Amino acid sequence: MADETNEKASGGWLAKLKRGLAKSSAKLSDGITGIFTKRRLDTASLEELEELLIAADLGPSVAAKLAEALRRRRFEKDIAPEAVRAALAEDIAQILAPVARGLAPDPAARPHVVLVVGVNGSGKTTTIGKLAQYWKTQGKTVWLAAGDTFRAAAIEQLQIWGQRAGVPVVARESGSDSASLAFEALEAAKAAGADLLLIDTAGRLHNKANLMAELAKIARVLKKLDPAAPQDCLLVLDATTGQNALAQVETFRQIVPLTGLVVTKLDGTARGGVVVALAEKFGLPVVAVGVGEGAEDLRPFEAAAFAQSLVEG
Ligand SMILES: Nc1nc2c(ncn2[C@@H]2O[C@H](COP(=O)(O)OP(=O)(O)OP(=O)(O)O)[C@@H](O)[C@H]2O)c(=O)[nH]1
Repeated sequence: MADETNEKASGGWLAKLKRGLAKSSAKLSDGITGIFTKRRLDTASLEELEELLIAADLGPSVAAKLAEALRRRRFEKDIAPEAVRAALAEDIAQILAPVARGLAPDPAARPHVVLVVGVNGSGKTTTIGKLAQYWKTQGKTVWLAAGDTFRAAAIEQLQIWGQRAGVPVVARESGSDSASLAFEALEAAKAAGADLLLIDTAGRLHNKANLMAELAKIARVLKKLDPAAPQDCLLVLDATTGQNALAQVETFRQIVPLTGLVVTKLDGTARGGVVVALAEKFGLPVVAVGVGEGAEDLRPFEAAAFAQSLVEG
């Protein structure tokens, strides 16, 4: 019965993922059809494929690798677009497999503290709400901390997500010190024996020094209560920014030790290929992807499902 429910749930998610990646996969799939209909796999068609992959935000390095892998297998042979799509899906899944870590809190940590960082509007608050909901359905007890004290709307938004998911939210008025709020939240979550504490943060990147000081202070203060906290530091990236997401990883990993990435808003863009570029460039775990604004629109990342949905739709 449990298996049946899981199967139903994952089938539902796969359909959602495919729908979410439809813009990206249409671009890739139609492009491949355009290049390889009644064509051989030769230098010219491979160059066009490489350009298509770059235009779809997989990045020049991944594009060159994928084209080379295809050349080695099928050079100077006739090849149908379906075969190109299948080969690419397989090779992309191999690039993604090492970063597909999924979402598993450390059972020894009580709570497992997740610091969520990212630029304004990347989807941090929404992602925390979705993660809370996801983990709640996995039977975990979750606490939230409204650490983005810079923006009153972010605090309210997190409170709404907390109510929706039925999980406690530790919040103060805007302008409060986010590190002391994080401390208070960890104390409360510890006392309650919670499995997870998710901490929202502000993302004012225009002042890197301030941001760095604030995030460092939060981490330092958490360590007073648990030297291993935060167990995770997730960077939330908006897929619609395309290659700019790579620059954001560079910036944030100088500020905090990142343990994983969450890529959001894949549903609104044809730039889903950026997930592959991120995986290849940084090797950081892609913990989850977001394909919509609803609570059910974020799930643990799976390499093969993502690769197939990206290329074959
Ligand atoms: N379509 C779509 N929209 C999303 C997704 N994730 C987040 N959003 C929307 O993106 C907008 C910004 O999300 P927030 O969660 O407020 O972003 P934030 O990073 O917390 O922003 P600040 O609070 O300003 O730091 C909201 O309107 C969300 O509903 C997604 O996967 N798909």
